[in-house]
Amino acid sequence: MALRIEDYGLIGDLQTAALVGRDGSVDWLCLPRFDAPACFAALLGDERAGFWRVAPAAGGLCTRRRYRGDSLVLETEWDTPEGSVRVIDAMPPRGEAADVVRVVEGLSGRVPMRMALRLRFDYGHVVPWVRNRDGELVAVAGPDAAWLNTPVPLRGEDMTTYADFTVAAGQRVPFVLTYRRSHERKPKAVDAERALADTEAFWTSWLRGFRYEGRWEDAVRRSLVVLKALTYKPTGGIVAAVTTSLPEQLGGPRNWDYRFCWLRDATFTLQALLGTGFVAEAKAWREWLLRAAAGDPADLQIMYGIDGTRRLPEYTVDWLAGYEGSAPVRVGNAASGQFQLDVWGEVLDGLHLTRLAGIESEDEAWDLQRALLDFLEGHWDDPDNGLWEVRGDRRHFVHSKVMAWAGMDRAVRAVERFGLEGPVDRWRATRDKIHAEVCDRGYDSGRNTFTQFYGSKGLDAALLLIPRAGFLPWDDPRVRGTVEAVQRELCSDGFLLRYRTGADGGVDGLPGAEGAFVTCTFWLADALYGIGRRREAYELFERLLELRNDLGLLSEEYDPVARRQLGNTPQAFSHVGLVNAARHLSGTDPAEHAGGGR
Ligand SMILES: OC[C@H]1O[C@H](O[C@H]2O[C@H](CO)[C@@H](O)[C@H](O)[C@H]2O)[C@H](O)[C@@H](O)[C@@H]1O
Repeated sequence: MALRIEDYGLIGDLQTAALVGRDGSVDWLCLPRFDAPACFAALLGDERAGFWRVAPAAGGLCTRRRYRGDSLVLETEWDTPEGSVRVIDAMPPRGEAADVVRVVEGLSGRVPMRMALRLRFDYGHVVPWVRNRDGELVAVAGPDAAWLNTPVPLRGEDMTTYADFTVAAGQRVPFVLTYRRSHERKPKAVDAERALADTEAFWTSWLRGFRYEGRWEDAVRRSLVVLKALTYKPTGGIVAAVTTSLPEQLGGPRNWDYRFCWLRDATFTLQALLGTGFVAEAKAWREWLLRAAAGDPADLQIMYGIDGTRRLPEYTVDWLAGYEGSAPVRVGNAASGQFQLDVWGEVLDGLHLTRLAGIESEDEAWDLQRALLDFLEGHWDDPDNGLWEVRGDRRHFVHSKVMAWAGMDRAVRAVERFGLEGPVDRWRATRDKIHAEVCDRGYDSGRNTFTQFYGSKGLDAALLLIPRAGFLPWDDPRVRGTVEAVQRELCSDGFLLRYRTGADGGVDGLPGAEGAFVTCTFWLADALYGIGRRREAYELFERLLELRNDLGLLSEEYDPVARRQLGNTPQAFSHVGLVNAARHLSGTDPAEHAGGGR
């Protein structure tokens, strides 16, 4: 059975990533890129679906682990009766091919070790043909090929490759797994020690661009490393998480594939990166967006593949039992075909932010924005699926309308402040019309709160973003009333749900419930700070930091009853929430608190 979600650490090479458990087992790895089929999928089934363990022969969870400095070089250590041992894991920056490097280092005594490798391509479905060629293992099946290099003798048993060896203090034993398409020639083997050094140097050098002076610097640095690790280097696209189908409710069907680029998540990530000095990543994101969104603005999707692919058909992988029995396991995401109005506003806001940051404007970028605005003008009053991607009826979600307002607002500012061309009077009129409608139909004066959708009884954590979007200032009584109502009605042990799944007759059209949503709780900390309840904001932020695992990683959700992480991991949305809230609570982002306007 897979470990708890918080028991997994992340290593990655900016094209894909692996999850390494506290038991030394790599239980998730998609090759050659984030959205490719997994060759280790034990995470979503059991060991039959593929894994790679390097650990003391006696097994068991490690005693401690950490990343080396600011890098994604993971060190996992066990204290055993025979001595202590460390396994160092990394995926070096991609050269000719993808490599996973694992070095066993004896720390004291003599520790008996065991390596077990079970490659199963296509999400555990395909057993490769494995041969031992002069001590090097070669595994081939269809389009996939992998090589394992190590000085330790290997043996095969039960369709699995094993190595039993003992490591003495000061001794280092390398294992390098290399992947390439089977029709390509065998890549040059990397030197394990050199690869570890290169990986560490890469991350250390990347963080030299980091700009943030505030409390919680270590947490912010680690979250930025995670966001960078979720970025697909060849295109600049940012995946929402490295996994599919880690459940939002244990045992339930709310299991989704997050290995794609959501415009919403990427825009929030852009805010976090720009606000901490990473301008090159922001530029790469903008270029990715211009390519992905090119074409008819009516065809803008809410998400794309990492290279801008549009069709992301959703299907279930029925041979996998799912994480702790949470079925189905889904590949692809049907939300890609939804209409989520907020995305237009988020993209326009993101591009406005790049202008404010002085990233030079391209005509192409403004042409795209003009096209998006044309669409928005014609569709802002249509019902939509909302940012939570409900699979029930489309509604007039208040957050969606607020973001439509934000899109028009950024257009007006582009003309007023940056002298760009456009029908500013018309845009101003549409902006004001949306504002008036939301305040009229989306606000419940009896309860002094905005509501989830026009006329709904339910609330929505996304309403906390109203002042952040600049729609109303923090000191507006309707904002304060909404923050208080959301906190009162959506908290579970102090952590925030996105919405009550049972409200208004089941708004999302799905069975079951879910955990508290991590990024929404960061929004609550931010909102409490914004309305002047600063002590509470700090306390909540500190509680949220406690939800991170020992390596500083956050998944999408948290179960306040079982006290464990839920949902896909590590999730960009959650880490972005951390970075942006830290910036606001440290007072390092004054624009955000000047009434939300930019
Ligand atoms: O829970 C229902 C929905 O969950 C996923 O969407 C969520 O994750 C997205 C990526 O982080 C985020 O942009 C969105 O706001 C979240 O609701 C899933 O992708 C959807 O298919 C699913 O309906």
